[in-house]
Amino acid sequence: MTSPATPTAPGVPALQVVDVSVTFPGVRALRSVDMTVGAGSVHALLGENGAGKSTLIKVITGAQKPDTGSVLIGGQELRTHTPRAAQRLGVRVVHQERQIAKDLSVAQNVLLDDLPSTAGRVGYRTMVRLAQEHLDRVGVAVDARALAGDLTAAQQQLVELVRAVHRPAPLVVMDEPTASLRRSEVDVLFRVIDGLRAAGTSLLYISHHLHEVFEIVDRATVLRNGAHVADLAVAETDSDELVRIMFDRDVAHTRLPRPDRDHGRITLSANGVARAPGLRTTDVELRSGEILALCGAAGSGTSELAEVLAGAQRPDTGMVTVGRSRLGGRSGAASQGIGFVPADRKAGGLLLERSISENLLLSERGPSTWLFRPRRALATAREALRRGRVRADDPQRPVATLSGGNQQRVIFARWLLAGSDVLVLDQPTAGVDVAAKFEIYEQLIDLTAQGLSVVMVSSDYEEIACLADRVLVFRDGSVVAEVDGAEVSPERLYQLEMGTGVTA
Ligand SMILES: Nc1ncnc2c1ncn2[C@@H]1O[C@H](COP(=O)(O)OP(=O)(O)OP(=O)(O)O)[C@@H](O)[C@H]1O
Repeated sequence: MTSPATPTAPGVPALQVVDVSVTFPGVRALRSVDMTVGAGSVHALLGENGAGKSTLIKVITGAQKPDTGSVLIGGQELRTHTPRAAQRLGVRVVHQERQIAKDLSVAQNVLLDDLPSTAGRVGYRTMVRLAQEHLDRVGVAVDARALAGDLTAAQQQLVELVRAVHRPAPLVVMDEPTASLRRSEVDVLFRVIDGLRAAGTSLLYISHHLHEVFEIVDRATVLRNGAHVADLAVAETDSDELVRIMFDRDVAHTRLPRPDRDHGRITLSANGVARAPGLRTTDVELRSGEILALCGAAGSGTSELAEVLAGAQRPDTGMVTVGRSRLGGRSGAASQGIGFVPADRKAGGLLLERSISENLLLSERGPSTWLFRPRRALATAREALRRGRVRADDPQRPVATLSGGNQQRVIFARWLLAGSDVLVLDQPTAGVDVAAKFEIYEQLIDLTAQGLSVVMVSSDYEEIACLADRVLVFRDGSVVAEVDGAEVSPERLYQLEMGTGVTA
């Protein structure tokens, strides 16, 4: 790729954070944090759930005013703490929630920030040519004339990245950019990031995936309990050391021994279910004590099947059976013993303004009587928080005040409390730190030994290899392969994803 003008003057760091503190009611989220990101460097922000990573990102991108301290972008101080001011200094943000106009072309999306002036001055064909040049320069193989809504989720993210960097920028900030990307899509994203780094742009990103840190990152800053605890060159450390620094203790973070599980009666089955446009006619059977993984790109049918199995969406054809009865709608499914952890916890999982304890007790099977027994409810909530390892001092605070990973743990704790027979999980450990992730795995292994059945959509091959008894690989709305748990490995899943070694 040709290199744009060097975004930062030689020798000047892309970002300096000096003595930044932020306090929320009852929580010191950041304590005198210092951090430097060099020019042309890929930098990771690491730490357990609640360590303060998102808060620091918000300060850097102008979304949160610090109580004390300062932020310098390319040597210039951010004086007004607004996203617009940060953008003027050259901070570009690619948010986790896609900000794509699906009804517009890729070209219009790439040039979205310039549109009023560009549209006034140039015709559509020139705009397409300009956008295609930007896409090609950054190395994103997408046609500028395509409709953005027709792209995959991963391609939409890349288009946003091109929009962010189509003018030279010293710093691009991404919050967990690989969450829910499949491995081949991560490869493309990393190639693009590599090119940006070579052209002098720095990237700062939050990650809970250590193997990715070792692939792409130059330096890492670790936060613990709101404080900066380490700054390391990734080439000079290893995952054991990073994990020890993050959690201040040794933490299991490699594959667990695979237990031999006996699978009992059929607990959940789908016969001939289809739902336009994403899911073609599919049959599935799940047995008690079994963990079934659904593996495939976004839009391949995995999440669509999970929603149908959880009663969150009605199939156009076919039928889902729980035990011996037909599955009811969403609330019916809960009373039939099915717990659902959706991919989008904000849309489908949590009532953000309600308290943590209300969110936990919400799904208790049968009519809720908690209203009339508030003390008992609170004690139950506290116990569920302890078992679900949610870091929350006060269950009566709104769930919105928890960090992202702790919100995910609340949803999980809710279904454990409800005593579900079947759990349908869509990206169950997205945003969850590595220690909590392995605690969740241990809980799932224990519960399946007691007869729980699990259907799990995951884009984390290590997770699938660690847990699944059986894997259904999806492409274009249909199952294209079925793999036995004993034969599951990240490498094999990668081959199947790429379409090499498909056996069914
Ligand atoms: N709006 C808020 N009100 C009150 N407390 C908050 C608010 N936002 C964050 N916090 C608290 O600040 C602390 C840091 O949260 P933050 O979201 O920055 O953590 P994080 O490292 O990004 O975690 P995660 O990995 O789970 O996303 C947590 O204790 C969190 O509960």
